[in-house]
Amino acid sequence: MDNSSEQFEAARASLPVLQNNNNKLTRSLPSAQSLATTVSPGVSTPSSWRANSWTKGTPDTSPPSSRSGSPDNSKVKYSAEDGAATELSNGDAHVTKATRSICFIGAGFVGGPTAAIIALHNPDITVNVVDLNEQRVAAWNSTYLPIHETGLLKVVRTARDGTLDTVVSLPGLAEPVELKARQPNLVFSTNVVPAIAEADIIFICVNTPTKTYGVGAGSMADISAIESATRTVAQNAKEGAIIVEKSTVPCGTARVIQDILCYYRPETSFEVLSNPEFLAEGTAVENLMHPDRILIGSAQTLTGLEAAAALKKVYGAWVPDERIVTVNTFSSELAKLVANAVLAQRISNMNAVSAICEEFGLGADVDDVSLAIGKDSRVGPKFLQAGVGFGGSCFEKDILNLAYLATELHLDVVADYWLGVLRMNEYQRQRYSRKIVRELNGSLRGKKIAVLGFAFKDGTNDTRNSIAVHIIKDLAEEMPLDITIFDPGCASADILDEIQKIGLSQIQLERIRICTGWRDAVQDASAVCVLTPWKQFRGCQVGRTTKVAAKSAKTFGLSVIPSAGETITEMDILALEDVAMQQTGILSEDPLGRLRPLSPCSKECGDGKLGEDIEFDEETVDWVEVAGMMREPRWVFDGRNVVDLLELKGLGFRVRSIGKVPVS
Ligand SMILES: NC(=O)c1ccc[n+]([C@@H]2O[C@H](COP(=O)([O-])OP(=O)(O)OC[C@H]3O[C@@H](n4cnc5c(N)ncnc54)[C@H](O)[C@@H]3O)[C@@H](O)[C@H]2O)c1
Ligand SMILES: O=c1ccn([C@@H]2O[C@H](COP(=O)(O)OP(=O)(O)O[C@H]3O[C@H](CO)[C@@H](O)[C@H](O)[C@H]3O)[C@@H](O)[C@H]2O)c(=O)[nH]1
Repeated sequence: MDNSSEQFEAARASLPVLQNNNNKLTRSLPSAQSLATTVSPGVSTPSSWRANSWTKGTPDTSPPSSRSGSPDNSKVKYSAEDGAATELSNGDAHVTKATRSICFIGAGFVGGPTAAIIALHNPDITVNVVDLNEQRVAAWNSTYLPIHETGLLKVVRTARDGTLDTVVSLPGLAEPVELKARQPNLVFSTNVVPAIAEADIIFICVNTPTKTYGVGAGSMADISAIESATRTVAQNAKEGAIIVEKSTVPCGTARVIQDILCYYRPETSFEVLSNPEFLAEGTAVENLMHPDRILIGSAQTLTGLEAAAALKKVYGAWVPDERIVTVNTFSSELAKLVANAVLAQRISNMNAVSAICEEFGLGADVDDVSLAIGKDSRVGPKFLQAGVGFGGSCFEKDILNLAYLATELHLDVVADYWLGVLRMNEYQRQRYSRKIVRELNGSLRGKKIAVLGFAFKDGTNDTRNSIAVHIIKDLAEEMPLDITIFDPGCASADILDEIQKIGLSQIQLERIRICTGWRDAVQDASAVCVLTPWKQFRGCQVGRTTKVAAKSAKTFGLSVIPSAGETITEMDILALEDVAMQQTGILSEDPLGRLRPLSPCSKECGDGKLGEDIEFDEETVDWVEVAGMMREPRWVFDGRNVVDLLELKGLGFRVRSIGKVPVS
């Protein structure tokens, strides 16, 4: 056994032996209104576990697909309909499988939260999340997760650390409710090989950035991490393991994965599914808990459909059947790219309209236009918010990916159509930067510019591909005295990393300063640029809420409490927690006292940016105070239309918003 296998076995040994008793709760519960809560954590009852298995009752006869270059392509053909491999021969395997173990390769923004939610709802399945990045894994194992998502720490603590036996006594209950201890079933590690080897289902969740070199630089997706992960899968996965593309990939990547699998394991059968992720950062837990849809693409063969059914069962633990959509593999891959392109297009539509509103000068307001058209049920209100442009790690990359596909297919008009969405985005950003320079009399020399908001959206600490970084570059080229940046959610080190990538000169870099509070940022500034729609910037006093409690109420809601005798699920427990909080009026992350105490964070938490506390700064910007701190004539360039125009006008600011009549 090599070193990593030993570490893996040690981590696995710390997990409990699973038993097959259903985690059932027999009790009667009164209505939410009649409850008041007292809870007794730590009361010992025997731990129990549910078994959840799926059966492949039909012969598993599908040989690996292959194409030229693969060692054995004699037994395989491709279906004209979906391009997936179908079997021709070798129909002797008859396998009965139970999903006991899932492996996620890539503990990033998608892999970590998705694995945690799957583990939460499938306590009988061990979910191993592996990554090559030791620091990131250490952070996932600490009290300070590497990404900030509302509600995520609690989900991770529940699945990763397990819970205590708890007896909940509620006035009105015929008898106390026993919540049996939950055993840990979520493991983060760097032990890639053993986790793959034991998995029944393997999710590939690695990064797929736009290529920055060679053929297709600046437009094609770089799938080298997918290839690398697939090679490790091919060499180590057990026979019959289902491989799931969770990353966003170019259409046709399932075939690349099949080829690699077939090259390394020509005699072994693997199904490759497409299961793209639609979560948005900042709302990941909410999106994963209540997805609009789960999309599963598979080969339209018996074994392909069986694999899709197995994956569907995993999601079925909490997602209603009608929300799980099954299609063929390549429709699924393409749908992910198109989903992002269409969302981004809606934003570009309104950004284009905002330019008309600003130049028109008669008072047409882009927000009014959005409101009016969004009321049409055929259009809907979402993703019509004009602003300084969309950022983030997905929209631009995925539109480039889609356009590249069209170009490769010699569909230049189609490629150009989608690239127009990106051109509009860039135009909007440049329009904003130029407006700042123009309004400040054509020069920023000797002036301090304050940037409020660096993250590409509010509610996240992700600094990748933020619009702010491009605007900071535009402004830095004007050689201002100082550019100060404040973001209530992003770590200073992450902001600095991004700024260092944009090719500024040393002298330009020296004039940029990252501040830890808004006061420091705006002191003596000639202009304030609002680039992220954080609620803290809105200009009205947003009450300071307990983050945990706000999350519980919003994220999980008060779902139906199960009837006596039904199996209690994590969703039911979340509903119970809401009841407890509503009845006691005490907002808590752990109102039933189930969670195990957190271990003090040691240096294993990571000594760099991943381990630092990334809780958001909740302090609201006080525009009255800002007015007293800025230099006349107090410019505010609101790139997200978040400030209260009339309030700021009353305070003597000159405000420029997106798609609105200028104020003063
Ligand atoms: N971020 C989002 O909101 C989002 C939403 C939907 C889909 N996606 C897609 O999901 C994919 C992952 O995105 P992300 O934001 O989670 O990326 P990320 O960069 O946060 O995480 C990817 C992780 O994969 C790890 N990794 C790379 N190669 C590996 C290997 N061979 N073995 C083990 N680990 C490896 C990296 O170390 C990294 O931690 C991308 O294709 C992205 O387009 C992202
Ligand atoms: O009306 C709007 C809505 C969003 N944005 C901007 O658009 C960008 C992207 O926002 P959002 O889509 O909310 O966040 P992402 O995390 O990038 O999520 C997108 O990209 C993910 C990765 O593929 C997908 O999974 C999600 O479904 C998709 O919404 C941000 O800069 C927002 O400020 C606007 O300007 N106007």
